[in-house]
Amino acid sequence: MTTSFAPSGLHQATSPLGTTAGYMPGFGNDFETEALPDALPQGMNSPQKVNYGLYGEQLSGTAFTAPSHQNERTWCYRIRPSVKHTHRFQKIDLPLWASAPNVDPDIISLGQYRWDPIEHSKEPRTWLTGMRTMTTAGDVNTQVGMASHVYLVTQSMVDAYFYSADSEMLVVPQEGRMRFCTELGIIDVEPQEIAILPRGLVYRVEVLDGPCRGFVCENYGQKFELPGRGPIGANCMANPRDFKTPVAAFEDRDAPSTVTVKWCGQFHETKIGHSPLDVVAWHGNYAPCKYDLRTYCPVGAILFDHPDPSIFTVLTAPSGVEGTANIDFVLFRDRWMVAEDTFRPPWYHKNVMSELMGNIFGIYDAKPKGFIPGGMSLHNMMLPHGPDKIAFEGASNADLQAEKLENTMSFMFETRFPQHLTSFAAKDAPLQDDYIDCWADIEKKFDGTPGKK
Ligand SMILES: O=C(O)Cc1cc(O)ccc1O
Ligand SMILES: [Fe+2]
Repeated sequence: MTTSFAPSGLHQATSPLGTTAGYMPGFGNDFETEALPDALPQGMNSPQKVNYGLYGEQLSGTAFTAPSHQNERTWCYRIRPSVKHTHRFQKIDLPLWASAPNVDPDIISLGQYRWDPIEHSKEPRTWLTGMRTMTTAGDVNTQVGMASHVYLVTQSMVDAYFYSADSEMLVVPQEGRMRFCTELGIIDVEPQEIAILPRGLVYRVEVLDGPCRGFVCENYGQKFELPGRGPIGANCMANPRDFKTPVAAFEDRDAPSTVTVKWCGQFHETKIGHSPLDVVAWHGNYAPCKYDLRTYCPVGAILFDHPDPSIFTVLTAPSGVEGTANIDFVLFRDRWMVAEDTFRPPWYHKNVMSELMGNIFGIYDAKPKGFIPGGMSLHNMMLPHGPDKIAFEGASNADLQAEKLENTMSFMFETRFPQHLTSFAAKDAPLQDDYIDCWADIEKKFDGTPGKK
């Protein structure tokens, strides 16, 4: 039997009242959803026989014994168990998708780097062939660290599916609209939204409106979670209800297909005779989601000084050292600047964490020129950086009225580990050779006499 996937609404669970069609609200909630009535067993996980002849299968996102507040798993009721592949795995090469450790002694990562947006090529590219790794950190085998990528996608995956056993993927679109058809439902994303695809989840990526370009943070470590707000209290920053998890959607389609798996930094492919997106019903708390960055409620200084950018943390992935993240995902969005007698842009800085930034749109206040939409920068561990000469002079002499930073959205993947440039980032991507010149003309103002200069 061939049936179509959910764009038509066919075989998709109905969305709960008051939510965007197709999504359920909440971060890490215990969800339940079924695309056919009574497909989901109630009161138990493993009945002797599941309705509709479905197979029960658990997807464990954490160790069985992880503490209850971190424990994540989902029960899937599917047309065939995932183990039913028709062939063994065969290694394939995706050389531009690199994993840590990826340290080339001939490439210098010690420095401040900035790239222009990477252009699309005429050659059609999918989510797999269009992934370009810029930096890697940590070690994929020991499940610590991360990689940052740019994707350049112009072609939908057809009868082709993918999952990463290595990582959770945080997707930050910058251009174009994409659909993630996943085992657990459908997620559509566009710029100013993000998607989170958990480790082990099978999906295919379709282009809704191309070309598509964006950034990916591949998290080898513990999952992203919401940061504790501390004294800020129970509201603001990213609110749990603004994360949206798709309702169940399945396809019952027999067609020769491939499943590509990323596993310990290598890619393997297997053939399969049907769509693996055949989960008719599921329940659990291990699921993909999307989040609209425009719902992020920034909190800031309302009298003086520039707080640490951790106040703009959307999500944090712990490293095991308390307060020192494997990855922080930080958002610099439009907001009011009101601080009195204050140098308002980011201060000059040397950081034990390494900071990879991307521009989604507009102008970033510390770099009015050169850090452009689609572009990236890297200020690696313990390397000084900060406002360029233009930003410094502008902000030190500005008339300090309340000012709205508008037309701006940039982000940072900040990790406790040094980030190593790939050969692609160092040699093929549009690296700005003159980036550090943006600080070259900063002048000595000190002349031994007191007073502000
Ligand atoms: O532009 C950067 O480098 C990111 C950054 C932003 C900020 O508001 C304070 C410190 C910082 O490193
Ligand atoms: Fe910084």
